[in-house]
Amino acid sequence: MIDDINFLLVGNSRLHWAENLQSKYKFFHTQKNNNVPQNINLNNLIWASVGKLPDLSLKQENRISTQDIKLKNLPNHFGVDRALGCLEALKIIENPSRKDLLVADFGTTLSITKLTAKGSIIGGQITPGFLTQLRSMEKYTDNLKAPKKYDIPVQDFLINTEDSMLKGVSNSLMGVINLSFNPAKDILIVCGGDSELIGSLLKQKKEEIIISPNLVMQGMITHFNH
Ligand SMILES: Nc1ncnc2c1ncn2[C@@H]1O[C@H](COP(=O)(O)OP(=O)(O)OP(=O)(O)O)[C@@H](O)[C@H]1O
Ligand SMILES: CC(C)(CO)[C@@H](O)C(=O)NCCC(=O)O
Repeated sequence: MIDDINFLLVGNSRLHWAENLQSKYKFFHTQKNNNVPQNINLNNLIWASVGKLPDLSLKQENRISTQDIKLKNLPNHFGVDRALGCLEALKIIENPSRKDLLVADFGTTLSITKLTAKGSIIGGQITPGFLTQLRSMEKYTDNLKAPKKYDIPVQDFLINTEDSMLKGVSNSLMGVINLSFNPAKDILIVCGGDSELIGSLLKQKKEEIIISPNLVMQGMITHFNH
């Protein structure tokens, strides 16, 4: 492992960082218009991107692209975040019964990517993420405003408008997972900005779920070190 190498993933909404601190990594997130965080040297910053690039001098030779990731049947047009999440899931998940892996990345979008235990990509699904759904309802209606607090109601049917939106959106995300995830055949691993919020709700119904918010960043480190 090379000690002063740090990592950046440019997402669609935010920047995701892994800072190397004495061979351990600190993971944190910044907004796209923030300054480069202290202690991050752009010269040896390894980076990947699925979103609009921020105004930083990132070195082309330090970029990781989908084409660089060693997975079978990986289409070149797949986002590098999906490829890295799959790479890391293969590495960290104990899978003695050779189930398929389902990687669900709860970010600006929810991307689901399914792969075999041998690391061959099967395919996936893409749907609007938690905040994207809330904000699009605000954008395309007259009466709805995206809530500022994200307490998901326990009850199924709500009177309050914001509660109704929160329940509808969380149910829509859980519904996509529940329709695609068969615990007898698959192992589900969830990551991304909303993985703890939605993952904890999913876990109440199906226990065998792995919540790993920084899976994609860990995949970058794994890729770089091999
Ligand atoms: N401090 C925060 N700022 C913004 N979003 C946050 C924050 N904490 C959690 N989130 C959640 O993160 C989600 C966005 O996820 P994330 O930041 O992983 O997306 P992204 O990596 O930029 O997008 P994508 O992976 O789809 O390119 C939002 O739906 C939001 O609810
Ligand atoms: C699906 C997203 C937006 C998820 O971040 C990203 O992986 C991406 O831009 N992908 C390109 C298209 C694809 O993966 O099929």
